[in-house]
Amino acid sequence: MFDGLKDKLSGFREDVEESTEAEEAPPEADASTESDATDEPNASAADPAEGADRAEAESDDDAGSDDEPSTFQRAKAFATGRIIIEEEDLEEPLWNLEMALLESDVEMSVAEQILDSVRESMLGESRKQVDTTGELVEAALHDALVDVIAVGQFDFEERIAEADKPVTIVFTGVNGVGKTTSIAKLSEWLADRGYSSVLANGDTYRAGANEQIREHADRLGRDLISHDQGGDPAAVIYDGVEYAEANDVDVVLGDTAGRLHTSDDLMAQLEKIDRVVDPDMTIFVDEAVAGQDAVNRAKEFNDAAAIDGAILTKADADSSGGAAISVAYVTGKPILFLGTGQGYDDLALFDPEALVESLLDEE
Ligand SMILES: Nc1nc2c(ncn2[C@@H]2O[C@H](COP(=O)(O)OP(=O)(O)OP(=O)(O)O)[C@@H](O)[C@H]2O)c(=O)[nH]1
Repeated sequence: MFDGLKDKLSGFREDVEESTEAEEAPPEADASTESDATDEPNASAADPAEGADRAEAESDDDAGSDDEPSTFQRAKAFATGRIIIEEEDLEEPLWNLEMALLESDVEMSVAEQILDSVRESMLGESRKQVDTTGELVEAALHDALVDVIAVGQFDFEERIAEADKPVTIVFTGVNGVGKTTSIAKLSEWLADRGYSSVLANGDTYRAGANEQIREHADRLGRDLISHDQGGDPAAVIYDGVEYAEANDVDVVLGDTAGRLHTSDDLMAQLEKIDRVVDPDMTIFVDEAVAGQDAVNRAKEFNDAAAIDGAILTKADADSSGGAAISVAYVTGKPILFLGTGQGYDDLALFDPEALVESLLDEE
């Protein structure tokens, strides 16, 4: 999952390391000093006291030699924890990072935000003492990514636990992105946590929609509320809520027809569902593999129908990760789950911190 993006982030770390190491190696150094500077550029930083001792020793040993001041100054800089990263060291790596993010389908404003915050934390006044340049880069990237990915994040399970029952959740998005499958998966996810659910098929538009969702309901042993094709979707979901109230069911999962935000009729249907049922949550479903298209649709659906969160399906088949990075920042609404396969258990609660850690993991 997201392997392409992972490689590109790792490329940024290497770029910065390369450009700072090149700068740190003193051009006039003799062979042994050169090897200190290039093979173990940060050995002194890992242990400032040792760095200072070495500096003093070198200063005594080499008294009078030409390279003495630069070796001493560098060791002293390490000893005081100063990280020698200048604006020019970052220029090219940041440019490469921007290109890499855009190639990975990260939305432009999101890429810019990530760049700004990486630049700010790496060139800021109060530079922290860190062991290596790689760690400085990793910390900067970590914070920049979490900041954009975790926008609006809330604890979905807690929301379900605390809400009055039944909790009504309506799913929306374009055709064929995995809405119905995600509903079935979420029903299973809820069952694993002790919550009962009923499915309501508000997709009265598409021929075959009832059969498709019934297959899932039968396989999972869930009840399904459906009307004939052409019926009123709001009425189906309303019936789902009544059924849940009468039968002590915790959650109503309402499917809707796949639609484009530009389809006035279908968008009017969503508004009617909102009016008639007043759902607790509207979840936008799209494919991670759709990249920028998914990000744009998330924004357009949110503008048109105020979503509460998103599920990104087919993350298992997505190498770029751009949609996963961008959706929350662009909509202000969190990604709640990732679909990670075709099985009913292939639904993972979205955890920004864990995602960023896996993206930056060197393994
Ligand atoms: N690999 C993978 N496939 C998925 C995932 N989620 C859904 N799919 C597959 O995507 C296809 C479409 O899923 P559906 O649930 O039928 O899509 P839908 O959005 O309900 O489609 P409509 O009802 O036509 O709007 C199916 O073959 C699913 O098995 C996922 O997370 N990973």
